[in-house]
Amino acid sequence: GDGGEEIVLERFREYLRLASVHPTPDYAATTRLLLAQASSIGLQSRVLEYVEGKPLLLFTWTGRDPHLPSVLLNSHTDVVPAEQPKWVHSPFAAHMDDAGNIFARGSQDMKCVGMQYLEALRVLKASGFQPLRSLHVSFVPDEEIGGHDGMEKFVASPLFVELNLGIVLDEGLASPASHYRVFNAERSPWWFIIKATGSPGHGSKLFDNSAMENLMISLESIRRYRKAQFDLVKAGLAAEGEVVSVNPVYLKAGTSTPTGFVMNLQPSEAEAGFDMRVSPFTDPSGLEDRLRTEWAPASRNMTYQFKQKEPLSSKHGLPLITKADESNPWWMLLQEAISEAGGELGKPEIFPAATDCRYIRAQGIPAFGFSPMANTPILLHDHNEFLNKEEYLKGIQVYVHIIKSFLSFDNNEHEAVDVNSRAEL
Ligand code: MET
Ligand SMILES: [Zn+2]
Ligand SMILES: [Zn+2]
Repeated sequence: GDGGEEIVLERFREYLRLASVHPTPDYAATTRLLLAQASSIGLQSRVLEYVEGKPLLLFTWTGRDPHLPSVLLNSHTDVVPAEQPKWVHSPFAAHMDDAGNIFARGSQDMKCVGMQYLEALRVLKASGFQPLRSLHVSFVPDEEIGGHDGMEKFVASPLFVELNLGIVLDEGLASPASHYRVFNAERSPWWFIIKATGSPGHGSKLFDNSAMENLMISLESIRRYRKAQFDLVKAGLAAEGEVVSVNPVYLKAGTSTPTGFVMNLQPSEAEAGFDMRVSPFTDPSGLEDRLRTEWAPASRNMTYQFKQKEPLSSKHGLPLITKADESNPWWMLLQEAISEAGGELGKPEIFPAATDCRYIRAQGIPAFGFSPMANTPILLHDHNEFLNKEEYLKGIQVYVHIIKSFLSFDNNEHEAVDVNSRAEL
């Protein structure tokens, strides 16, 4: 029947085979597949196109009391590129090996989660379950390139406010251990470029203030800071999400010709790009001061520019940390549901990278990052990304429990509280 294991896995693998990969994700294909699934499950569907060619799908299951704050399950449809020759199995073939490992770009990040939401809803619909609250499921574009034409536009729309969300679930990370991981905050991406200029000169000449020397001084300083942060993690004094990471991602300098770089010429310009991630416990103005005065000081003919920089606090000025204690009923329900499904949940953590949750939390709405993948190596953005079929199927049951619990939650005391003040964190 519809719920047969093979068919369930085939639906996942079909989604994995779609090349919704940057820089030109095939969103027409993901839209076709997802709309067909939503209709077969019996969900209402809307295609929102805030930017042409970048569809955001919103599926809805209306509850008995649509005035109660609703639940949103979010996933992104895009995936990062894969270096095909370095994979054992082609990244868009969704090959399943004898051990039941399904190889594909997006198998962990995060086509698994999107499809698990839908499979769980298929199960619940078929069981005759009647939700009290309304449920929305969003499939958003462009998360991997910042979400500016996806989730960012969605949260800024009047429709988003109308949804009256009480709780949002989005992606987490795989866990090599037997427990699932859960995230109630994340680091903020600050991507920056530093540029140095200086007099050019003969390759043999020793002189002060060349562009290269100015850049190298910054690289040394950034490396020392990076090491100090990393040492805290290595010593067990801080978790990965609690420190600042700053990693060089490109270097650009030199005078290039068709036959290679000119070797006896010191260039007049040099630049470097960094992926920095700022923990919610970091003082942002102190960090920017460091960038301005130590890493790109005007006194060394340097400038800096952000490619991506986001505030660390919500529009209410609250830190972007969703409460994960008894004061947040959704947290209690989440823990309970996962344990009822036979899973184990770790302590709440700060997500080391970024997800679309940051846009949700910035609206003062509580959100958890959670991808039900235990006993699984962390392979997002890596070669040979895979997920085992048993973990995938278990994850569907986990969502069945979570969705059932969230959609049945009836707490009058909390209904009196306004969504934003509850949010927080
Ligand atoms: N999820 C991706 C990352 O963390 C893209 C986020 S856009 C800042 O790198
Ligand atoms: Zn992701
Ligand atoms: Zn990703």
